[in-house]
Amino acid sequence: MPVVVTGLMGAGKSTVARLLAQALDRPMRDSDADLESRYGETAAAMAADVGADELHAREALVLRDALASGAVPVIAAAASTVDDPESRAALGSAFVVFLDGPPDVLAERMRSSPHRPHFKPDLAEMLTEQRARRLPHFQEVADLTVDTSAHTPEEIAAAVLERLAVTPGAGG
Ligand SMILES: Nc1ncnc2c1ncn2[C@@H]1O[C@H](COP(=O)(O)OP(=O)(O)O)[C@@H](O)[C@H]1O
Ligand SMILES: O=C(O)C1=C[C@@H](OP(=O)(O)O)[C@@H](O)[C@H](O)C1
Ligand SMILES: [Mg+2]
Repeated sequence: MPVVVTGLMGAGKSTVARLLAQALDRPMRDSDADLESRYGETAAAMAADVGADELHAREALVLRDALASGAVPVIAAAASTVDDPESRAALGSAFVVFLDGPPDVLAERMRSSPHRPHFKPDLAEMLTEQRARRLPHFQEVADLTVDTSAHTPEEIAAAVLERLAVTPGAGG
């Protein structure tokens, strides 16, 4: 089954998904790269050009496409996709990893790249609000939750691989 890495912006989804795809020798799909190749601009630019609601609708489409691809990928999903009931239902057929962490740590990591939208100037406050709203959704879809502030990406990938090896149908 597909492996999907979820979490808020800066949680380490792209980093961990890349390590897992390499270790499992599976193709990787990253929401941010898929968005750019399909729509020709970054999530940050889209948030400014077409608004957050349209951006999130596009992110849900990109996730659904990746899940339906025949290649059994490792997917770094967009943070927003857990807000969408259809996406949460579609994640039922995947092994879902939720990377959780303190908003101030994630806010610092968000600065690593300009592709992410800043819905508020205070990123820690933005992520605190998003976490409060989305936590029940992340918990609903997660097969495994890891505190991303307490482990390196390599440690997190190793923990996921260990769980996949004992999860029927996960194909790890
Ligand atoms: N477990 C971790 N510990 C420390 N830094 C991390 C960890 N995971 C990711 N990072 C760093 O945080 C930044 C954001 O990671 P990224 O994978 O792009 O997050 P996301 O895809 O969830 O937005 C990058 O600079 C990355 O190297
Ligand atoms: O939390 C959000 O609402 C968003 C998170 C980001 O996703 P990533 O965390 O995958 O970068 C961004 O690209 C997206 O457009 C909006
Ligand atoms: Mg990413």
